[in-house]
Amino acid sequence: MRYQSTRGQAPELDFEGAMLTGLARDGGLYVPTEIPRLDPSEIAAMAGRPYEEVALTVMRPFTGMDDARLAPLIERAYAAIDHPARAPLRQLAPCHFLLELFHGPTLAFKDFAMQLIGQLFQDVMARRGERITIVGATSGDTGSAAIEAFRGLDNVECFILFPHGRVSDVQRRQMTTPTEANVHALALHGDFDDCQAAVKAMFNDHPFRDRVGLTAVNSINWARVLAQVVYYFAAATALGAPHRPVCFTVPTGNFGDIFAGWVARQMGLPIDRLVIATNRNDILHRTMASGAHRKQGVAPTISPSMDIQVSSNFERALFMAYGRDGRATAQLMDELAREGGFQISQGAMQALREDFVSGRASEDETRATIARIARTTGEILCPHTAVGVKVAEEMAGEAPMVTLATAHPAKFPDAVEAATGTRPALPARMADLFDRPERVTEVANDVAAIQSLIEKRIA
Ligand SMILES: Cc1ncc(COP(=O)(O)O)c(C=O)c1O
Ligand SMILES: N[C@@H](CCOP(=O)(O)O)C(=O)O
Repeated sequence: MRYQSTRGQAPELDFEGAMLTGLARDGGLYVPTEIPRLDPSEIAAMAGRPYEEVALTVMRPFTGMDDARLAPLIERAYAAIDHPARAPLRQLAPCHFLLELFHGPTLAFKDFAMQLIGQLFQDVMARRGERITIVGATSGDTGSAAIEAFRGLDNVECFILFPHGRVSDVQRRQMTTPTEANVHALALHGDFDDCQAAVKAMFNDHPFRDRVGLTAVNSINWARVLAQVVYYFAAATALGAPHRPVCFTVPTGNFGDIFAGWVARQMGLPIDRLVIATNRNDILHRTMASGAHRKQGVAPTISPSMDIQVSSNFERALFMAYGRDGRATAQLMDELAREGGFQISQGAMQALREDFVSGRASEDETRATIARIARTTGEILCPHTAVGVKVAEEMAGEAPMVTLATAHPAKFPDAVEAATGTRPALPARMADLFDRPERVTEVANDVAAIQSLIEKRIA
């Protein structure tokens, strides 16, 4: 399997190369040159099988790794997910299900990919004997998941940039309380888009990236997206696929999770509707409505992990919608950087609208959804999941709808308590999170200064 950059100028790589490279050297994102299709009988055979087996079937053709190497890494990765089904389905209404993706060590869907990436990186580094420097950007969940996957490893330094004051207290403490010396939590004075722009700028500084051995754990990294494809198969086959189609609604920010759903559909999974659900940072919903992709400022919300305007993986979707035209994609990304937006061509918009529909939930609608679902079903939703549920309810049709429950409500206790009157408790293993000392460095939104801090720490 070969991987190409969405901007068409970087060299093609194999899976291991794409995973270690992260952002392509032309600034683009790696995607497979073709998406393998699974036979309907292979998909049908996934029903009722352990999650690890489904993962092996889905990921095998993308990695080029033999089963003897890949299977143990998958086993070790998902042993960290504290539920026998790994990603259980819970029925919310006759035709509406929640896919619970929050049983991992940091209580969000990021653990599914990050635990696996941790295993894949360790496997590669043990063979190559290399050191790496991870620099990640987070709006709250990627950071803690990455820290959990890489804390204490000898050959890894892990720097996580998060927007100062814009993540929940639980999210912040998950990043600032680990004691391992290779973990560095950096609170940036800015928003998530600033954090992500800083990470991409560091990748585009080639001498720097080569000097420090820079590696990506954001969904810049194709391996992140790939691992997220698996739970679409696990959920859909449990609900009757490939014999009947299934819809998914995905609380969306950086577009990695929903792009994984798109990949699952390309692989042959009968996904009827793939629904983008946004909070009031609704650039993707506005884009789907008008074809104009235009940034506005990031507004803080009660679903902070989705407070994103520059949605990194939308570049992958655009590349596909433009018929894998790297030059056109590079031009659009250049316009976004210079002018804050661009107009999508009619042909590409038609392709996007065939693949995705979208909806938006305001803050009041999100709060009201948490309260109503708690009252009527007893189910406590995190605010991101509530955005998804509200949008999913508007999209109800014949096929079963699955809303991705992307985080545990206890990560956002203030918002949940305000909506329901009940404060959700953290699992026992985290009960002392608020007693642990914090270790964090505040940084200005200044890429050169952050680079210099990173170089000093790894010296
Ligand atoms: C809890 C939660 N829900 C939804 C999202 C949005 O996912 P994505 O950025 O892959 O669109 C995120 C951030 O990634 C998140 O942490
Ligand atoms: N919502 C994310 C933002 C980063 O997304 P990623 O999928 O590119 O890592 C977060 O919680 O950090």
